[in-house]
Amino acid sequence: MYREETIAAISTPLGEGGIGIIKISGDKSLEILKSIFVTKGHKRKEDWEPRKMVYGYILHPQTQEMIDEVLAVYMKAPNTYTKEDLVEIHCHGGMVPLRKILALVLEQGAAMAEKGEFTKRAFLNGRLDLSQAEAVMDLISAKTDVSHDVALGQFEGILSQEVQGIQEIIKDMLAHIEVSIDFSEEDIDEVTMEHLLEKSIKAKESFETLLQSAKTGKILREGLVTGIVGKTNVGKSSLLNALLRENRAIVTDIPGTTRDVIEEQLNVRGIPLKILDTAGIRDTEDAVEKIGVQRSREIFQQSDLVIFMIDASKKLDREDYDFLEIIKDRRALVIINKTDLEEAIDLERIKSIVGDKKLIRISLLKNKGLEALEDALEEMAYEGDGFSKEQPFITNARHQQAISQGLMSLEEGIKALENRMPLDFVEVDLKNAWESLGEVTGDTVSEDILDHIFENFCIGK
Ligand SMILES: Nc1nc2c(c(=O)[nH]1)N(C=O)[C@@H](CNc1ccc(C(=O)N[C@@H](CCC(=O)O)C(=O)O)cc1)CN2
Ligand SMILES: Nc1nc2c(ncn2[C@@H]2O[C@H](COP(=O)(O)OP(=O)(O)OP(=O)(O)O)[C@@H](O)[C@H]2O)c(=O)[nH]1
Ligand SMILES: [Mg+2]
Repeated sequence: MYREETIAAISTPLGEGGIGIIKISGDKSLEILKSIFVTKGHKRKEDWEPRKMVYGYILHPQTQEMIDEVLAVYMKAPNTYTKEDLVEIHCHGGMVPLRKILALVLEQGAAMAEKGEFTKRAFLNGRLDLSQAEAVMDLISAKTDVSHDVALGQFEGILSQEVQGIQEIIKDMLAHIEVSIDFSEEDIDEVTMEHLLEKSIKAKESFETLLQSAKTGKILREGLVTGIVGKTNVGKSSLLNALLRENRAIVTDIPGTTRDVIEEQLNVRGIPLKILDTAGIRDTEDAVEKIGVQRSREIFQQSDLVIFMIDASKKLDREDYDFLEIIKDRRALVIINKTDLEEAIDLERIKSIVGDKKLIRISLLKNKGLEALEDALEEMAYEGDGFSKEQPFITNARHQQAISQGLMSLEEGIKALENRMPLDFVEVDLKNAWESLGEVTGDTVSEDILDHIFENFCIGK
């Protein structure tokens, strides 16, 4: 699980940038730096004061070829990101200098770092717990302010604290059980029983509140996949453009303009949306359009949120009503566009199917109703729960799985208690619940899972 080698990687994106950073972590970091670095006067440097940037050049140790002008810094264990000796070389940010310097560092005995290996070491050396380490990646991939806030909260340990809070309650129950098992062979007394039941209810409530946050949490981390679907020419691409505030998709008055799916990232009041504009649904003989329509139907099925758009000036057909029937039980909005034209839809009938709440009337031509639409999108994302920075959120499936498993074990324990089963049974369930929670913080997680988590990190993190 923990290799002893000194590791190295390029920590900045590969491309052209102002500067680029090569990171080295492990016992040999400083030795490697010394072997390839010279000062302004082309002198080798032996005395490295920790955390002080030094100006100089990287030279090839054999050929003395100059590779780049750099700033280098040495940080001394354990006060570093990985808690190991650590070196950073800040060079010019191009592919060539970065790759050349990394190659030199590897030649001098470092091993290529695996994805996330620096952060994995920070975790294994106890600087971060697992959910905090995972949040590091979420900080990098956050697409909106709100997603970033959630990642930051997790990074600061809000989720870990909540999980540890539940673990504390369970530990307290386990302590009570230990005592009862030790001191009496008979039935457990009523006071202990009461106490255990009371505690277990408290734990269960905490579990449930936490699990409720998972839906919103997933959206905040991954974005809400939002498909705009409807008949041709209703204004779907116009809506995409209006939300993006740019002319991304082609808009014409010819039905069948959009033929493929157009995907864009969007930030609506801090909520990340992955928005998909689709080909209008109609019967068509055109082979290309046919495939597009098929895709639209798939997107209708698969989106987290469906925006079903209709044209106020056209009567709805059978299929539109079929869509409305499906939508009424889903996370969806029905947008009535072109309200500037004379209305031909049967508004009352539409209302009777989907209700008032999901209906929004807009006119993209007249720029009317977009505000209400954004309100509705926000409402849909949070499902009325709102969002606060201080609140713990479950943002990934692994945590959700572990915490649900924990709740299931707790419920087994409660059942056993209520049925006056021997306390050993209850004890086993509670221990299981405690262990499941430990998977979130990393106390009880397996090596495979660890490897899997860090594989999803970037190189150099
Ligand atoms: N140049 C550079 N910038 C960077 C990073 C980096 O690794 N290098 N970071 C990489 O993610 C982030 C900063 N994260 C860091 C986290 C911990 C330590 C660190 O040295 N921690 C020590 C000492 C803390 C202290 O001085 O109090 C420790 O925790 O013991 C450094 C950077 C963002 N900016
Ligand atoms: N009167 C009126 N016309 C609109 C409105 N919104 C869009 N349109 C027009 O409707 C036509 C079709 O708009 P698009 O956005 O291309 O419609 P679409 O649903 O993407 O069409 P397809 O890609 O063919 O399925 C264009 O001529 C738009 O200018 C509106 O609110 N009122
Ligand atoms: Mg279109």
